[in-house]
Amino acid sequence: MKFERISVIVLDSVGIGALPDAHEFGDEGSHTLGHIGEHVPGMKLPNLAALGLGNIAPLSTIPAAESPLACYGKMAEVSVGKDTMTGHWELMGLKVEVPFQVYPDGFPAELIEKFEQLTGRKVIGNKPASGTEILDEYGEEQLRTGAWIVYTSADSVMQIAAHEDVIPLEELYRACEIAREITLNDPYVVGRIIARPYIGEPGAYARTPNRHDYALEPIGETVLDHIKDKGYDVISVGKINDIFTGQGIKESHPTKSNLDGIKTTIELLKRPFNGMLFTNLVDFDSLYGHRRDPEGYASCLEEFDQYLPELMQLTGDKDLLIITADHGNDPTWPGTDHTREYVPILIYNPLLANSSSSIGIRETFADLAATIAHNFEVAAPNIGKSFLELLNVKG
Ligand SMILES: O=P(O)(O)O[C@H]1O[C@H](CO)[C@@H](O)[C@H]1O
Ligand SMILES: [Mn+2]
Ligand SMILES: [Mn+2]
Repeated sequence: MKFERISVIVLDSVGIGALPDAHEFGDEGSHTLGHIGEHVPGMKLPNLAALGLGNIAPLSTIPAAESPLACYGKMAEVSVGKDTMTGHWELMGLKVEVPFQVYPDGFPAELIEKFEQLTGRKVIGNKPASGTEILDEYGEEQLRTGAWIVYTSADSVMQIAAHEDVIPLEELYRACEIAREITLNDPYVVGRIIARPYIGEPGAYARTPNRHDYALEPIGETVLDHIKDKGYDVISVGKINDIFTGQGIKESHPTKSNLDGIKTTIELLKRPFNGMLFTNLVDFDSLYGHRRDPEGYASCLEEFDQYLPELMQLTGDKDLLIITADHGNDPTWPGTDHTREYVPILIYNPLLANSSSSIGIRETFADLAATIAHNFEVAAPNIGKSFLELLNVKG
């Protein structure tokens, strides 16, 4: 074992430029980080820049460092999707070859009727929509009738919105479990059911942090399973546990926001462990990417950047701090969906002799899984090449 603790922080949706196959997803020319920088020229990310973020791709607001403190590169996605589950699963060594079923015309009547019957409430909405706009459209009707607001997106998701004062949270969660149960198998497989509770008055609705995701189980074993089975720690922060349905995870810390996730990660790094710490910071995606809000996205990046020195300081001589992402979500792009992009990767250790060197353009996100497997000497994933040998520690 070369490193004792590997911390991976996924900045959800922080892509770094369109993938060569982006045209197949309608995303040719998308660039989450690049376009945010063009829209918000005042954005300051000094610590990410010092690690080498601006060395990965030319970014107008993030200068390339002369000698970056981290090894840096970007990774391509080979799975057929640009959603969170597909991205994270590939990061941990799985290639999704059969795309999840999507519902551009809403869910089939038969499925909706079954859901209505089992939950005892009617369904309204049932179409692809932005999660905040759908509340403005149907919130009042929900208040009057007590019906579920059901909507989807370009992802394989069934989202169920319920005002916390109209339908109790517990009932919403129960309904999501029912929805999960009836969409596990053919013909209606849904990647994720998402509980979307909200509060507030018409015209001023606000979603609450009581969101909960009910994913499908990973389509195979991941490197998380392999290192956990070998007795290593696998500690998750944020929605990682949901994304892997707890598979391969030893300890889980759900969070309410990016700041909560960053602070939880910091606290966990202060205590000894041996294995992997895996954090997802979702606000970039859910609060700013999908809302097409480049200013908000830029401030959210700045917030993360401010905590980076503390995260680096807690990364010891035998640790790695890895910062990456799971897909893009260019807030200047048409629509409200994810974008098919490369993800950046920064690998930091205070003694890296060859920091300031590039690990190049990696062919798959799974190179991360291969590297983790290599480090902890467990079975390598079916795809991915380890870059562990490129990371040499001084002394
Ligand atoms: O518009 P909202 O409700 O935020 O939905 C977004 O959140 C879902 C899950 O990440 C995505 O599929 C996207 O549709
Ligand atoms: Mn995501
Ligand atoms: Mn998303």
